[in-house]
Amino acid sequence: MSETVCDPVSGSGGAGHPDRSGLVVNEIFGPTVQGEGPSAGRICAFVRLGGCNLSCRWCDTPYTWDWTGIASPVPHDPAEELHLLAVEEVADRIRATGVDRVIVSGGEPLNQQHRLVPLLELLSSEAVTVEVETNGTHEPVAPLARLVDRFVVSPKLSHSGDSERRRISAAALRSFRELGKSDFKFVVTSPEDLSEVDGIVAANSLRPVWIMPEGRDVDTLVRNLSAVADEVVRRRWNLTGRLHILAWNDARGV
Ligand SMILES: Nc1nc2[nH]cc(C(=O)O)c2c(=O)[nH]1
Ligand code: SF4
Ligand SMILES: [Mg+2]
Repeated sequence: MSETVCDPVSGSGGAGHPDRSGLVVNEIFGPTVQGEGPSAGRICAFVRLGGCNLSCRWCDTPYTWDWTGIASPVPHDPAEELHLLAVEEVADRIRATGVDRVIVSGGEPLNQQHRLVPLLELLSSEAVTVEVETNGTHEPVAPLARLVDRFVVSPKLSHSGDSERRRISAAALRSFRELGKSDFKFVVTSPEDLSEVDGIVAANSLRPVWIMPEGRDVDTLVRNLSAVADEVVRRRWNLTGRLHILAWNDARGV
């Protein structure tokens, strides 16, 4: 399985490997509801891809990339977590959920954006709305951008622990902005984080802006939501919770 780990983990966006087939998948699940952001509450299926080019210390899906224990108490095992699946199989499993919206998340799904195009081509003849959750560090290639209905772009703040050079790409953010079908969602823990969001939003002319409290358990989520709500409203931004945490805590596969 050596091929399964090299491309998505390298963080290259798969740019050098446009001919590789299949997707490096962590999990496929649904039906569930989209828990976050502009489509919160909508019935959907999830495809969670493996690998990430960042290493946020509060990451809620470390099992997609953390093989050394950076963001988790125990390292995860890539042999258990990563599965190279043919795009036909992925499409079949999405169809089996019987829903008309698919969320492609990760990890960082654009680490393997060339591999993703054939899946979205397969789904394009069906009435399936495709949303992609991305950290916004890879510029989307044209065929991907064409096939995706909405990008939910989540640039990371300094509290993620990664350097600004790794987590913010002005060129990629410009690409997403210019597509005109991107929402920008920031994970925050305090009102001070909103000042950092102010800077990124202004420097890159981002909108619409969504603020989401960090929290992998109900108490932390509600505490952080209460801490930022007034300041989000004062800025005329959008605010989202995390329905899947409220409904199912931090369970996997929901
Ligand atoms: N229900 C549900 N909604 C989500 N929205 C974004 C998720 C993610 O992990 O990217 C997620 C997730 O894991 N579950
Ligand atoms: S960008 Fe997303 S998947 Fe990657 S480490 Fe950060 S929170 Fe986790
Ligand atoms: Mg999640």
